Amino acid sequence: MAKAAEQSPDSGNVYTLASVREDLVRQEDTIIYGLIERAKFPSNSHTYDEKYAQIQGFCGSLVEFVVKNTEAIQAKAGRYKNPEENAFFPENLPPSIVPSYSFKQFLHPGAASININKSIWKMYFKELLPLLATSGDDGNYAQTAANDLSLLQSISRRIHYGKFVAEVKFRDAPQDYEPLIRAKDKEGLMKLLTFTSVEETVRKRVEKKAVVFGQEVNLNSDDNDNENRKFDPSVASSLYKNWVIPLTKEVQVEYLLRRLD
Ligand SMILES: O=C(O)C(=O)C[C@]1(C(=O)O)C=C[C@@H](O)C=C1
Repeated sequence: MAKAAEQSPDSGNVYTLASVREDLVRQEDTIIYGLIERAKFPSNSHTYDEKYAQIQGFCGSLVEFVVKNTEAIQAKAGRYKNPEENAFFPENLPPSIVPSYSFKQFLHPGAASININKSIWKMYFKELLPLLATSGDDGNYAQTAANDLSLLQSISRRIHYGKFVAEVKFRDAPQDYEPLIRAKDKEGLMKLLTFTSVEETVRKRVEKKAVVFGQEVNLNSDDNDNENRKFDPSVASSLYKNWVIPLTKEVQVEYLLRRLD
């Protein structure tokens, strides 16, 4: 989601640690709104049940059907030309059929081989969804799957944005990173790229945004209605603490390990 000016081919090296962090802050909004949208529906377990779907000519659940087909359309429309985007089912995606924009080549080419969406998919359905969706079934399986995809994509974009964060950090201090990369020292790299106080700030801000964005706005009173929250704000903080931040760091380490290839 880098700004248009940053993406133009002749705009030079404009990613900085401050600018990538600004982008991560903006992505928090997208993720929190995605959580709110998914929480509108109950768990709707049929969406995920392969045996329920029985789609002619397709083997898999309704959510897989929606994700695979939507990704195919979006691939044709050029979505995956942007190095910030990573498909959940990258195998056999059709090529883009639209005029291509020339995205700035900021990342090392090794970045293209990093896609941890399988782990994100597993975390989403096994860990996050049970916390987020209340139990029940309202029949809105297609809408549920569409909201799942949109939220999955925003979480995936945030986590894979670690590639950009890592590239900026490497360019800022190659002398610190290079020996660790050559030694394949994952632990040392993890330590070097970690800023505990920044993580703390991210977690607190996400928690606050989740409370503010998720409240009912009431015109007839100064107090906003905290009884009828749109979702449990602690889900957003758990998501960031347990998965988003650790996986963003994992992407950074994977990226750095390939940086000198
Ligand atoms: O801001 C950074 O430096 C990042 O690498 C991003 C991030 C995060 O995921 O929010 C990850 C690792 C750091 O320890 C701090 C924050």
